[in-house]
Amino acid sequence: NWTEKKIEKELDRLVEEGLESTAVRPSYLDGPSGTRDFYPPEMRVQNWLFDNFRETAKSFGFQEYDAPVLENVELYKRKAGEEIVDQMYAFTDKEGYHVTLRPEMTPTLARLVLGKTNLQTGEVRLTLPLKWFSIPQCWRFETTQRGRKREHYQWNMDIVGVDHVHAEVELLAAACFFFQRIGIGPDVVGIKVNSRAVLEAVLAKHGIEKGKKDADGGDIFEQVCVIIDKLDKIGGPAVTELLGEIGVGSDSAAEILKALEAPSVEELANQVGTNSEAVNQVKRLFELAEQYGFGDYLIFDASVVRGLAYYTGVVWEAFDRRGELRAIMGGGRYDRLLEKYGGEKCQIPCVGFGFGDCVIMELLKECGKIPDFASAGPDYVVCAFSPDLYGTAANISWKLRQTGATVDLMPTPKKKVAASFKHADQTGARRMVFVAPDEIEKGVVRIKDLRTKDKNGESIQVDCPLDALD
Ligand SMILES: OCc1cccc(Br)n1
Repeated sequence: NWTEKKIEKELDRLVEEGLESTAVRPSYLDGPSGTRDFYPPEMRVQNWLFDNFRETAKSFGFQEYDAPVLENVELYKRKAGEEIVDQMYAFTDKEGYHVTLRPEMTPTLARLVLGKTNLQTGEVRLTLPLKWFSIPQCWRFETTQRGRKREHYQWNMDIVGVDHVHAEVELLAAACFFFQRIGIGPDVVGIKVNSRAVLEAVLAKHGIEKGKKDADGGDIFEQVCVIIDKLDKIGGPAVTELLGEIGVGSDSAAEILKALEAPSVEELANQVGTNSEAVNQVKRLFELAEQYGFGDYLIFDASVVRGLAYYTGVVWEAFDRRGELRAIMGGGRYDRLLEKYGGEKCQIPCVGFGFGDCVIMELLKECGKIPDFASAGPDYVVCAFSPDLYGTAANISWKLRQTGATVDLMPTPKKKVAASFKHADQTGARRMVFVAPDEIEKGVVRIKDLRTKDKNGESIQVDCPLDALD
């Protein structure tokens, strides 16, 4: 039952690596569909990306947290028709618990905060505001024919306990600081910013009040946002049809779609006839971004609502200005999530974003901005001349490592010096340490510098006393 795609992939592999045919290659030697392996060269790039995530987070005073990849399905039960909920990698474990690989991190963050909160009083036993970050692997069960990935790593940054727009500004600043760090300027990426709170005023005009529920208890406003978020992908007529299915008439749908085209927050406000606090917050956000120094990255876009049900206020998404890629990052304010989980005393304001590791890598590849990480070789390769000297060579390696040096102790003694040079070359080492009988007799080891030559073009070497090594 080989699909054309699998045949192509196999032929490519046979060409690329001259491997034996799949007939002798068990399928389990390929990782599960939609997952990635990180061999050392790819891992060096991934670590570079994550180091930039971490350095940015630290520059902004954020602290790292983590939690299990496995969560209760209940944590994601939301009746808003979100794709991320429909595609959960869920299963029933051997004790009958309904669990899932986490599809996102925000509910886990909420769970951790509520784990330190008295639900009766709403008292949080953590010092607010929290500025927390994490880089979790998140999962979705995509149907294979879509050929999309089933896992990605998503840098999450969240501020808990700040109800004014400074939190949004701080998070946007961090995202732009990251872009700048990796050489991606506002000419390459932009961040579209909008506010669901302003959109809420539009919807209220058409009878879709905040908190209004459908027959199944689903929040209609949330469902409208999830549908509108599909606009770029499915177009106006399809959005109108989906809105009709949840009871939004075509006239209202037309008005809503028109509001999404508003060129500015003022124009949007005029359409809804309000100069609400929500509009002022968006204006303040743009003013502060200019003063902060990252305003060039931002653009107001009334059509941005994001596809997660729980956003309640300002929302944003980063995009490549050439318009070729999917959203790079997305975020927003979610002031009602902790109350949804913890009860009415837990009205704790939150803002955050998620930044996946895949689209940014596609963009960096396109821009030629992925650094070339040849493996940095060890400081020393230590080579025993014969098996009986292997223990001595190991002890020398131990002492060198205690000085902070990186040491590759050759696993097999080499009588032929050329073989040890070959190994040293392969590792990219700077120096060779020969542990040979004559030198050991004299209480020294010969250290050869592999990188510099003397005026006659010969390698420089010294005989180092064994007791000088530690
Ligand atoms: O962006 C939604 C999502 C969630 C989990 C895994 C992957 Br890949 N993508």
